[in-house]
Amino acid sequence: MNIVTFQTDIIPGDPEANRQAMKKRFERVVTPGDTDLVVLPEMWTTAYTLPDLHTQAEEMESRTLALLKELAVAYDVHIVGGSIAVLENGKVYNRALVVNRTGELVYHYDKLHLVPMLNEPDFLAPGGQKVKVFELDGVKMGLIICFDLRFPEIIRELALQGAQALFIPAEWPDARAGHWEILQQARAIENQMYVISSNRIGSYDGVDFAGRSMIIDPWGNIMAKGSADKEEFLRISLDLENVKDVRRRVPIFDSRVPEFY
Ligand SMILES: O=C(O)CCC(=O)C(=O)O
Repeated sequence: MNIVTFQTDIIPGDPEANRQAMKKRFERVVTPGDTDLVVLPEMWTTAYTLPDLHTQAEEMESRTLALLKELAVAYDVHIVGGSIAVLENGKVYNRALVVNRTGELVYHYDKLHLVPMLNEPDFLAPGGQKVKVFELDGVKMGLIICFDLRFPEIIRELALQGAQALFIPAEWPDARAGHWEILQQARAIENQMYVISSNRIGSYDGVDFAGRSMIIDPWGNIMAKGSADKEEFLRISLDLENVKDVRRRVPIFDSRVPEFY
């Protein structure tokens, strides 16, 4: 499975400009037939314009969802479409969208853990559904958003449901870049799965973002890593046999004793 993960800057509060920029990235980077799945960052249509999100957020049947479906079909790729601000019943959610190569929305996920350090709980509503894996090309996969990475229990639950790869759209700040890298490697090692992240670069409202998007294999090796401050993309071919192999070599899932935890 050939994966491309985008590391991008985001134009604050201008969804249309960000959609156009994303279209151009697809034109430059993705060729039908050479890529199976593309990953985008967190809140990539607006950035963290929290106080203005109630006006910038889109309804679920949005122009952004329409664009993701159009790109998926045009480029014959699955898209883990990062997250966008979605307005539903008067509340704004930080919602991730997954569209398959036939242009069908196969999964959405509302960020569960809202970030106190960024006052997210004052502006966003948390997700209220149990996390689930989704399936693309017969492979079970999981998705979390940024701060969720600090909660190993959500990722373990996805692993127990059979996830072999975990996607992490993010806007992780540079001030905690060390945590970003180590936690991703830890989650890959402890759950013996691929971890693929898409983090933004640039700055907004006094916060510098870390970049350093990553692709980590189920052994914890870093297969690809973005720079701290440049727009770029990482391209890697995932070998899902590797997940089985690591789980055979170190069979942690058979050694768990959850009745004592
Ligand atoms: O946990 C962190 O340090 C950063 C989290 C974050 O920035 C986010 O979830 O958007």
